[in-house]
Amino acid sequence: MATDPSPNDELLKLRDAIDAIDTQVLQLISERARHAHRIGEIKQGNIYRPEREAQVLRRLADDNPGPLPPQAVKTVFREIMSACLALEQPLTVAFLGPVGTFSESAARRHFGAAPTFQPMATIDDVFRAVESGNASYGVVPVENSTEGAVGRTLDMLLSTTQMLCGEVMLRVEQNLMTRDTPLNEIRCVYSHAQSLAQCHEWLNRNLPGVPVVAVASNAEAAIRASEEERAAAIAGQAAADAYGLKILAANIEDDPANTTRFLVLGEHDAGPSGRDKTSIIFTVQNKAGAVVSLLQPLAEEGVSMTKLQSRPVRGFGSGGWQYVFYVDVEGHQHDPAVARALSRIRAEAGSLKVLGSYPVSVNNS
Ligand SMILES: O=C(O)C(=O)C[C@]1(C(=O)O)C=C[C@@H](O)C=C1
Repeated sequence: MATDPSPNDELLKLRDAIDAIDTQVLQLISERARHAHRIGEIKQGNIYRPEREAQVLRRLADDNPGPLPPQAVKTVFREIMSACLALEQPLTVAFLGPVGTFSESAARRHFGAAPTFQPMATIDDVFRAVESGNASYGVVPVENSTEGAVGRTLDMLLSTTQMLCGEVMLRVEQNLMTRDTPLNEIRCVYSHAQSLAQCHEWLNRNLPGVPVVAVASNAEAAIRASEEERAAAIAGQAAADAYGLKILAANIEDDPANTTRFLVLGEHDAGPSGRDKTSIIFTVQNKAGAVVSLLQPLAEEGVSMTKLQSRPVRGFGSGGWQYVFYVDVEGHQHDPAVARALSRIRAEAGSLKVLGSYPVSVNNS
């Protein structure tokens, strides 16, 4: 009497099919890697091409037939490109450390796993590492959707000789973690000041009266919580993994859309990818209407502004304030409308520095 194939038979057949597919995928990836290696030999100028990488990831996410979600497709191809790029040129990427910070997560999200990642003690050190050539690229936080600008990064952008070649938007999920201390026995909470602020309401509700201590980074907070009894840290999953902590409460940020934007620094900016941003800095005389008149060319040329931030120029506090403006616009500096707007601003501003054009964060595009 004929019997239906058992579920086990089906499983074995499917695994055989997967094995055959994996062999084909590996052959194709190897062929792709050989092409990338050859491109590296014939390419003039920079090996790392952020605009090309953004185009590849966007196209594949658009063409994705499913069932994998677009983010998963991007993650897989990000790693394939990361490994291909490493064949052409091994990269070193500096980030605001120590190991386990959100800056490290942003750097790995952007460059994949292949580079050597170098934790730096401060934002200044990340800039210095790239400027001195000790690192090929650097990743620094620049703004958070809850807490606003990262002042030190803005200050360093004023004087750096490097350019911006990318941005990374990272959903920042904060977690309360301890060695093994339960919530009601926690006597102290460590975290970076920005993270403490992002979890202010949760802390008031769940740990009222427990002292909070701001430290240099979330990862340092995790190190302390791993060394001190009855101490907790607020940090990302990567810090819990790096320092062997247990997550007691996940996603404790007050704003469920809490996002940090990071910038990628390097010797060069990026070519046009089709969806780009350009970052500029300019100074303005402190007189009525000066800012409005400087921004007028953007409106007249139809260029959208995605960010406008002002900061007092150091040393001008007492004798009359002077301001420096940080502006991001949609488009590449080689787009005709952006180029026209920039040259009109340059003609009028006290000074104008173009930090660079780069692809809009691929996670958002
Ligand atoms: O197209 C190139 O220029 C390549 O070097 C290939 C490749 C890729 O793997 O697709 C690798 C590295 C570059 O950053 C961009 C793309």
